[in-house]
Amino acid sequence: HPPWPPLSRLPVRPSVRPSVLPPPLSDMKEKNPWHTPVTIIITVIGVIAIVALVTVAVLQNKPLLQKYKYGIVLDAGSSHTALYLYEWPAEKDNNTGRVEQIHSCKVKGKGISSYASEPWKAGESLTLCMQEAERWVPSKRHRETPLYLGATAGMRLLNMENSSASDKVFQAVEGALQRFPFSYEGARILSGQEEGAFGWVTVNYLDDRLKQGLETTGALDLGGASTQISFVSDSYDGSESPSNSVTFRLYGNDYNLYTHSFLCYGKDQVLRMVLAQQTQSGPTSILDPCFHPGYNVTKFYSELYDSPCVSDRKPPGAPEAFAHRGDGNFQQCQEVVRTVFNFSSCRYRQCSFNGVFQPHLQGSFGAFSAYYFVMNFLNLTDTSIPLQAVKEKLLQYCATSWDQIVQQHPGVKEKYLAEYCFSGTYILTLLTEGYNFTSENYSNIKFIKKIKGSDAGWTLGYMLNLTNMIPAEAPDSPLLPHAGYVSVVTIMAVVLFVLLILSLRPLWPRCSKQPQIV
Ligand SMILES: O=P(O)(O)OP(=O)(O)OP(=O)(O)OC[C@H]1O[C@@H](n2cnc3c(O)ncnc32)[C@H](O)[C@@H]1O
Ligand SMILES: [Ca+2]
Repeated sequence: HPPWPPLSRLPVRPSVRPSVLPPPLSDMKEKNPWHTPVTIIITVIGVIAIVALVTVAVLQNKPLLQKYKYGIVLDAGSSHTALYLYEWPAEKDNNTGRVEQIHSCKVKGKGISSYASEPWKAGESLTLCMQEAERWVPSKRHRETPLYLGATAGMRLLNMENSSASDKVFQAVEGALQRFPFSYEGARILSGQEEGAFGWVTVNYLDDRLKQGLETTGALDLGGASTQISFVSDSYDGSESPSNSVTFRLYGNDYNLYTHSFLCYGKDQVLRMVLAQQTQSGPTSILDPCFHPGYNVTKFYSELYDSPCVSDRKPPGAPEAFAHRGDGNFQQCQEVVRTVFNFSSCRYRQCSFNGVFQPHLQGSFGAFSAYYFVMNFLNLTDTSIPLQAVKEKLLQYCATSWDQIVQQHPGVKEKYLAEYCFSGTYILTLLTEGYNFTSENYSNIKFIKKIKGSDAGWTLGYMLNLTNMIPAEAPDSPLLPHAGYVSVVTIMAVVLFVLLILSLRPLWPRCSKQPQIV
């Protein structure tokens, strides 16, 4: 660039003719005051300083090349096991980095608690999903990737029934998992409180409610063998029924969570209780209002009563089997389902059922797992429809003949298909009569499967907790984003340079023949 003329030479109004014309160009060249050694040196040093300052400032604070970390959680549920693989930016573990589920794998076969009599099969069942995880995680990262297995209600029940069998299942599972190159961090049974609380953490973490200190969402989880309800209520400080209280300090906010897990109130165990209710006298055939007309399947007493949730109710002298026949009557089904809840006593201000304390329902709720599978199948995930319409839909669905149901849903597993009338009725009864949702607050429930690509469930919350990924205090965040920082540094450097040049004005060589502006 040609050197700038001194500021005073700039014509203010170019339309006005100067009374004294500037000297010829050749003269100007000779006398250009910028061409003195001092100003040239200052200019060069200044330019180098600016370039150096901006370069160092920008490079030093450039976000480093993004690397990722991984974590694996196996959810050993009562009905099946699923593997979840999570990924997050390595540099940002515990502040701005978001943990995302990048893969999940459903283990073939039943839950690990079903392998009580052949424990080695429980370990073997996990192999395929673990090999998938091995392919998903870059091999460089295998050794540092934590691997957790958490078992829920199925193993809780097996442990109650036969603790040595549950120990053997864990040994088999541990042996199988340790053969993989990950950092194995243990397999254990989660308590009901942990299961409920981590489900709540997952939902609120994924919704970004914790970091922003927003009002939280409650969590409703319906499994095969247990069900959890967790929410924050202003009317609950943990003093009443402290066993339902879990406290957290997350991102600088304190949470006092109410949580309860009802063992045996997952949908498979409730079905057993409902069937036990109908086979009290040991009949050879029952007409079940929760199953479709025309449904007729032989069931064995020994299998039905093979669970601590019903084992003490097995009718003495019952035959080997009974014909389980459907009658398709929603109202009668709801009556039988009601018998599994005990509303007779409550030693607290208020209870849900079975004498369990529950504070006032507050805020919105995310309902996942079987809540979602069932309500999605029944086209009932829209909770803005009135409760009465939900009942009518179930009434009509339950009354549909089994033949027709099978015909209308050719791709659906028959075991699932047979149970949607019962499950829908149970969900509605649990929500409205068990937890006391009303037609006013039913619409606060959202039936969800995933939030921003990650499954709703306890696994993510469990991993975030064990890896200390949610800090108790709010992280210090940089005042400016990177782009803003670069702009500020550049502008300030230019301003400083201009000021420096101006401050050196006394050193500027004088120019005697400055044009006069009239
Ligand atoms: O939490 P726990 O009680 O240990 O059980 P789980 O983890 O195995 O339970 P899930 O949420 O995986 O499933 C809950 C129930 O939903 C059933 N289920 C899973 N997928 C389903 C689908 O697509 N339709 C209907 N039912 C389904 C499953 O068999 C269980 O009875
Ligand atoms: Ca579960």
